[in-house]
Order: sequence, then structure tokens, then C-alpha cells
Amino acid sequence: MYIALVFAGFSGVSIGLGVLLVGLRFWLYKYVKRHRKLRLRRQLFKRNGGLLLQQQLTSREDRSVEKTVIFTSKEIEKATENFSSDRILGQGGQGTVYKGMLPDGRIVAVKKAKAVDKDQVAEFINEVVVLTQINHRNIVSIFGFCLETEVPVLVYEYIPNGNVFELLHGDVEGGHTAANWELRWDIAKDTAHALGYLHSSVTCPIYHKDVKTANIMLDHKHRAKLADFGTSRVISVDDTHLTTPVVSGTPGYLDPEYHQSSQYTDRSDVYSYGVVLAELLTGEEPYILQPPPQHPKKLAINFLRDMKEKLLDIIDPRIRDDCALDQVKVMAKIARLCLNRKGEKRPTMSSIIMELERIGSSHGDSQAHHILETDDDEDDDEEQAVQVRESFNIDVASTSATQPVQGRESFNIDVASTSATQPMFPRQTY
Ligand SMILES: Nc1ncnc2c1ncn2[C@@H]1O[C@H](COP(=O)(O)OP(=O)(O)OP(=O)(O)O)[C@@H](O)[C@H]1O
Repeated sequence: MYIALVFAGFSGVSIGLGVLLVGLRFWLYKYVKRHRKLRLRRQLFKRNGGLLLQQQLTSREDRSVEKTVIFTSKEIEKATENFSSDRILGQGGQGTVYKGMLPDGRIVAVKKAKAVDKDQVAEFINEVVVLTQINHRNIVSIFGFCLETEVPVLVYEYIPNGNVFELLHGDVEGGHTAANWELRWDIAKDTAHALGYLHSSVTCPIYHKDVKTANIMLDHKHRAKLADFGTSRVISVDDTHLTTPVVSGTPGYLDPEYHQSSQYTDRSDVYSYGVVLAELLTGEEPYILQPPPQHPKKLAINFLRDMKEKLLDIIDPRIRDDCALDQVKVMAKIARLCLNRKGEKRPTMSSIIMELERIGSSHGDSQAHHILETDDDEDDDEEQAVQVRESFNIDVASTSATQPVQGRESFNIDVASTSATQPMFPRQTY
């Protein structure tokens, strides 16, 4: 009896110990697994530039930063159903954009980088830093980001009506009727407001550096919102330009003066804006490659050549019979001024806004500074003729390099060797 009791006690203790050991092992396994996961997430966060980004954001005093959410990978996966292919909105140079839904019901656009490439990470981080400083109705908002995933992920407000490039040149359902004159005029005004704000209303001016219709999105009310700030730059107030040894931008929209001097100014954005206006007026694509030996077709050049003599002929046939001619003329003239060969002769965004607003309202402000009245036609005619000739030369130079100028490619060099301003993220920091 005594022996049986001792044996039972002994086995009870052994079982208890066994259970304890199994429990301990299970707990240890869970602990190590969680620890490894955490370490991996921390490594990814670091590799994706998270520490730098945190440093940049916390050093800023403005309260907008507080609204920027750092999402966990779980939240992002849930929002996009594990980056389901059904949710793809589109693909760009930087990565794939998915439609997602946050736990609070907000619909978002989730941009996932293509690969873990230092330059792309730099572009992503740059976009976060720039966009968190901005709050404007005509600029796409950023809600947050996630850097603990394999590749960096950015979360933006969802813009439901596509971009202006698709509207003008794509096979959009009802695109012909949707792209009416009123909408084009509003797009021109909204984009001007966005650029005017970037150039002069924020603490330090920001040059967008990739103004094009593909980067102008349309919200639920068809109001335009400027997007894609991967290559944009914050300029210190005392600087007038940004020197980039390698020219970056999109063919057809690229300022020829910047192409030659490598100095990017606010007027380089103005030039690209001029191309957008020409595109809105003519419905033509800004840059079309032709079979050799022909030069690529550049809208800016053709527009400058034709707008004075035969404006009505070059207007997009889809709007020709249904547009406000006074507005068309104003837009065409502004476009022409923006496309001036010399940056210093191009108008500022604020003067363009004034002009567009003046024409847009029924009671024009007679005191406003009218850029159109100061337009010296004769001087310009000669200049534009030179511009057309020279642009062809530039064309040859840029296309002989076989590839049109690639913004993304040159980004790293751009960042590393920007001399006029401190780069936001010097390359060696990655
Ligand atoms: N906030 C958004 N809401 C809805 N759709 C979006 C949003 N941002 C981007 N998209 C869509 O996702 C697609 C890819 O956009 P993205 O900005 O990555 O590339 P892109 O501007 O077309 O090209 P690139 O970055 O090379 O200039 C585009 O078709 C765009 O219309």
C-alpha cells in the first residue's frame, strides 16, 4: 500500500514535471518564434529606411506628421487581401498599386514597391517625407506607410476616377464625353493650384519634377489631384535651383533648358505644366516615337509651331464644337508662355493661377497682374522659332542615347550629388 502510494506520488510528480516541461518547451518555441518575427520585422524596417524616416519625421515640428500612420504588415495584408491580384489598380515605374480597405472602412490605394532596391527605397521615403508636409485639396494625401514588409508600402487616399492621361488618351468608357472642355479647364486650374502651393505656399518650396497627365488623378467629383512625389525635392528657401548631373524626367514633358544646364528650377515644373495644357487643348500625346530615321513627335514643338496660325485646327476634335473659345485662347497662350525656351521668361505658377482665375470668373479683376498683356509677341516669335530648331537638336541628342530620359534610373545620382541643396536622404545613409 505504502509502495503503491509512493509510486502514484512519484508518477504524479513525473507527469506534472513532464507537462511542465512540454509547456515550457511550447512557450519557449512560441517566444523564439515571436522574437525571430520581431527581429525580422525590425530588420526589414531598417532595410526599408524606417529608422531614417522616423528620424526625419520626428525632427519636424508640424502636427501633420502625427496623422501619418505606421501600419503593421498584418494590417496591410488584411486591407489588400494579401495583395490579391483582383485588387490591382495599376502598375507604375515604382511598383504596383492595390485598392484596399482599412479597419475603419476607409478605402485606400496601397502602393507596393517593385523590389528592394536602394534607389526605390529612397524614392519611397522621399515621397513620405514630402507628402507628410503637404495638405492641399489638389494634392493626393498620404495616410501612412509600412516598412516592415519585404518591400516598402505606402498608403494613400483612394482616387476613384483614374488619371488625366487615361482620360485623354486611354480607352476609358465614356471618355469622349467625359473629357469635355469644362473638365479640362478645371484640371488646368486645379493642377495650377497644386503647383502654386508647392512652389510658394509651404515653408520650403517643393519642385515636383515629374508633372505629367499620368500623375494628375481625378477624385470622385472629377477634381484634379497631383500625385507621385517620388522624385520631387524640397528646396531650401534661399536656393533658386537644384543641380542634378544626370537629367531626370519624362520625355515630352522635360524642360529643354534643364536638359542642357542640369539646373532644375520652379520654371522647369512650369514648362511641364505647359505641356499638360497643350495636351488638354489638343488631346495629343506629348511624345510619340516614330520609326527611324524620323524624330520622335513632340507635342510641345508642334504646338508652338501651330498655335498662332491655326489654333482652331489643332484643338482636340472632341471639344472643338463645344468649348469656350475665350478660355481656349487664354489656355493656349499660357501654354505658349510656359513652353518658352528660356526659363526666366516663363510665368510663375502664381501668375498663371491669377490669369486662369480672372478668366474663369465672370467679373475679371482689372487690377490683377495680367501675364498675357505683358507677353511680347514679336520677341517670342523669334525665340520660339529658335526653340523649335534647338528642340530638334536636343531631340536628336536624347534619342540617340536610344532610350528616352529615364527619371527613375537617374534618381540615385540625382540624390547623391545634388549640390545646390542638401539631399534629403544622402545615399550613403542606406
Ligand atoms: N491614390 C490612388 N488612387 C487610385 N489609383 C491610384 C492611386 N495612385 C496610383 N493609382 C493608379 O495606379 C497606377 C500606378 O500608379 P503609379 O503612380 O505607381 O504609376 P505611374 O504614375 O503610372 O507611373 P510612374 O510611377 O512610373 O510615373 C496608375 O494607373 C494610377 O492611376
